[in-house]
Amino acid sequence: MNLDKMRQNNKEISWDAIVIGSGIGGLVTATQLASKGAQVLVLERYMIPGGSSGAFHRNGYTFDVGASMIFGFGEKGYTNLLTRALSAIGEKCETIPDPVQLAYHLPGGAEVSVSRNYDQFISSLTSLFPHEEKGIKAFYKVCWEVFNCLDSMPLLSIEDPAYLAKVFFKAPLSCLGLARWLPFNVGEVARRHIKDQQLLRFIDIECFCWSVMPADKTPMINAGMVFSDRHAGGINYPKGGVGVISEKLVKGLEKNGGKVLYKSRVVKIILEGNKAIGVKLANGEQIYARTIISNATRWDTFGGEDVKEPLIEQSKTPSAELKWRNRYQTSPSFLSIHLGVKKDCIPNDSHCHHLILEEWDQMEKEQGVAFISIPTLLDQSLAPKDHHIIHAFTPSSIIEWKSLTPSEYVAKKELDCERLLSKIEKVFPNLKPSITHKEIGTPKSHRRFLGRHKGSYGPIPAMRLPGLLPMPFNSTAIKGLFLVGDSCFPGQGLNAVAFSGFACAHKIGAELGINPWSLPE
Ligand SMILES: NC(=O)c1ccc[n+]([C@@H]2O[C@H](COP(=O)([O-])OP(=O)(O)OC[C@H]3O[C@@H](n4cnc5c(N)ncnc54)[C@H](O)[C@@H]3O)[C@@H](O)[C@H]2O)c1
Ligand SMILES: CC(C)=CCC/C(C)=C/C=C/C(C)=C/C=C/C(C)=C/C=C/C=C(C)/C=C/C=C(C)/C=C/C=C(\C)CCC=C(C)C
Repeated sequence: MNLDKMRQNNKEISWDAIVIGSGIGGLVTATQLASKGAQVLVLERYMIPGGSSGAFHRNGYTFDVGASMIFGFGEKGYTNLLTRALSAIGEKCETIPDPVQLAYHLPGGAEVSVSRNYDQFISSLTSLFPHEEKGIKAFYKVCWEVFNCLDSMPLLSIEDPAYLAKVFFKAPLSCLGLARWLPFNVGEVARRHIKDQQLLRFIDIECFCWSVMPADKTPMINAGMVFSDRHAGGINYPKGGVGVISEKLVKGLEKNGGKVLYKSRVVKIILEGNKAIGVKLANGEQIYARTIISNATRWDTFGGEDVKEPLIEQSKTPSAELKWRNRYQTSPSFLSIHLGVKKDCIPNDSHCHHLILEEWDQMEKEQGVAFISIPTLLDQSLAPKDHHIIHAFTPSSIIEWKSLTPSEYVAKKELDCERLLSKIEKVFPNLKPSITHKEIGTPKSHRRFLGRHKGSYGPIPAMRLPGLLPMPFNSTAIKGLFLVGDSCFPGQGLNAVAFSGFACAHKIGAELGINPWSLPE
């Protein structure tokens, strides 16, 4: 039955899909479905779209909420998922290529810059570890093998048997290649090729800076993607700030008949038996749809870790979710500072992204690693004339911010911010006197503004798991209810949640019978 016929038969249901949350995962699902003719409503609790990839404006500055190092804007292949998501709804982001993904400032004064140019990166790393030249090349070669598999096939839902059959027919070796690496983590692959303990520590921090886990807990498929795409499609910053991506997705959604309602917090997913049929908003309104998609985290959707009021009633929690909670835990959140600074404190030839680690044993500790992003080095339009933006953040757990009186909370914010600023001054001396604007966000701010349980960056393994194998896809044990975003395969990252959006929309499209027969070019 086509969608129009289904709609005529059921007058009460005006939407084919309701998406809870307008993060990149939610918006990619929404736009993909809308581009295939589905009627889609997105309900966002906040005033602006984008979630962790949103932006906010203050005193002439445009600050990125979270995401700032953007993968997925390449021109070629199939892994350029942000380019593809926008183009499906007739939109495009103008982007600025970043010549260096990241400058590492490591213990003992070691400095490594990850150039967009692969050979340049390999030669700078081998100059530090000349005795490991062979191992370095062999390890990153495996990463390319994984990436080349991903980049040679249309990326849709592996839950759909029809897609699996078609993609296997189109790219059998790539499918087998991916199937081979699915159960592996980076650590075991790195140790096959590299013996030097310092270099293995470097591979740990290479993983930690995007997965917040050391190599032994970071899935190999994701590493293949990150460690190669930074040299293939490259890191590209969207002109006007990261918030532009979600603004354009919303524009394209609306052009395709979809709608976003802001300040619309969903408090319950309405079930009929074991089927999701609608949602209830904080203002009491109920809206019904054929499919419900939650872009809220798994904990906010299904509960666990003492979430008081998850979207699904506790008594209806599927047993698969209980198993998931034993395997995965919340990653820390962040302490983040958004600064406006006078231009002179940042040399013009500085790199945009930096990571500072002072002692190796600090890597996984509270506020152990400092991340710095200076997007105005790429796009000056984000700050007033003669000024830069600095967004600095460091992992921090909400538990550190609990049970404080209001004045203790304010004092801790200032103290921890000072400590972070002093770390940054090791790379950019005289920063403090150059500050013209300062905002401090804590794990509590992330929880409040992003609606994320504990303000977390997403799920991380609670134990050593076999790569991506145990990570759930988009379907849930509740009929008509799907999840999208970083609580789903393949986890954190804008490109990763964009993949989860493509997969989710494809799986739903297969059930609604609206997917085109042939795979995308
Ligand atoms: N690259 C970086 O520097 C960086 C930094 C931080 C985050 N990130 C990435 O951002 C990605 C997050 O994307 P995502 O799509 O999973 O989700 P998200 O958390 O960005 O978005 C979820 C959205 O759902 C909304 N929401 C939550 N509960 C709701 C409810 N009950 N009712 C209505 N709306 C609700 C939130 O307000 C938010 O807008 C992650 O992959 C993360 O890795 C990247
Ligand atoms: C048939 C047969 C035989 C078989 C089958 C198999 C298959 C087909 C399979 C498949 C698979 C797949 C498709 C997969 C996919 C995957 C993907 C897409 C992945 C992706 C990923 C991505 C990622 C991970 C990304 C990430 C990134 C990030 C997170 C970033 C971050 C950053 C940060 C935080 C920043 C830092 C900063 C400074 C320093 C400032």
